[in-house]
Amino acid sequence: MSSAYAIPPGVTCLPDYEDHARALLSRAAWAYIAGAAADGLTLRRNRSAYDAISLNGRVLAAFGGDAGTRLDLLGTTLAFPVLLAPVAHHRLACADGEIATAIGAAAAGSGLVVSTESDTAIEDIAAATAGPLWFQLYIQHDRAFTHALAARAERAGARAIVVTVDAPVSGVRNDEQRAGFTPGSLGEAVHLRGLKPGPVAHAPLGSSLLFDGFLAGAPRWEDIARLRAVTRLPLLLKGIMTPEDAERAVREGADGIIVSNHGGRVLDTLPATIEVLPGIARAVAGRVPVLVDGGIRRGTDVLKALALGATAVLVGRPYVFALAVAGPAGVAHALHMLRAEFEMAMALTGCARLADIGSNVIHRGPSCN
Ligand SMILES: Cc1cc2nc3c(=O)[nH]c(=O)nc-3n(C[C@H](O)[C@H](O)[C@H](O)COP(=O)(O)O)c2cc1C
Ligand SMILES: CC(C)CC(=O)C(=O)O
Repeated sequence: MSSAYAIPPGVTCLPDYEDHARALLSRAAWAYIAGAAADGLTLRRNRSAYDAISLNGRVLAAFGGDAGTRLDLLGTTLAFPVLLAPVAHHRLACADGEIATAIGAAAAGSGLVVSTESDTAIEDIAAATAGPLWFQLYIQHDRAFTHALAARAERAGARAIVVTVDAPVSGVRNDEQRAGFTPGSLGEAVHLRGLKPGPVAHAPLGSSLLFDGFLAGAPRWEDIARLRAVTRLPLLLKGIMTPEDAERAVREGADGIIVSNHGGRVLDTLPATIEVLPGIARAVAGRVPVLVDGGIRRGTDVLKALALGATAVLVGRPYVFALAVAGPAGVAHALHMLRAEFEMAMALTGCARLADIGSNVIHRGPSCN
């Protein structure tokens, strides 16, 4: 682990890390990490939708003995309701990769969802930190391999399995194409070592890119019940964007739902996650926790997500930028700033406990119609 990590002066909030990271990363790495699908409409909408929500400031509330932000979530204790979203290939941002990230997350009392496509094996990350790890699973064309990978994550100490269901194909990645970034330039996905190559999307002129066999082995609902039987860990589905799919997820045995549009990286023109969260939370009606990601950059965003039905949130790009700039120190610092902002937002809306954060903190004036 390098000892040269330093937080640059003047970094006061998560967006400040983005500016510093842009100056450090290659054009291709920047396009992969910061980029989005097609025209980036969903990426921008994830943010603008938070900005369009106003809060009700409340005064003179009491903050007694049990005030705080601690959360017990599916057997994982978090100092505050924020997890690091699964992001592939942390070595693109920092030579110490996922180990640096996990150390930073643990220092801040948060947890890391390790990607199927990480550069570091879950066993090695677990050996380097006592902080909570969840494992994100991409269902592979080889289902026996997939089930073995889930079992491997459980043995390594992962406390939950997050099955990402919104990306049977990776989307129209024009930012990456323009920057000359190719998936081949990512390092080896160590968890997929030994997996026999599957079908590739292939489109000679006049033929179909996806419908001549590529999607035949794509994940489907039956896979969720099978996975449910393979692991004792809590199983969450990531990438749910409608109440109908949320309802089905609960019926198939999901222990949690992550409302996500993959940070606008897969299907452009999806709505913002914060726009669909209330309807999904209503459909789920407290049967399982509902988490959300996409566009969360400020403590007020965390508060808004909880007010609109989330139990916890995940952040993606911001911690990768902090990792690129200052390694584990950057990740811990970014999380610490987000927690401080969240606590201020709670205090100034009169919420002493997470349970106090309800829809009454959202200002329903004419501007929010
Ligand atoms: C560079 C990058 C790689 C990602 N890799 C994965 C992945 O391997 N698995 C996954 O489920 N989601 C992946 N995501 C999506 C994130 O988990 C998350 O949904 C998204 O980043 C949230 O939006 P935000 O970046 O605006 O916070 C990735 C996102 C980025 C930016
Ligand atoms: C390696 C990719 C499939 C990871 C991913 O989910 C993404 O880049 O958004």
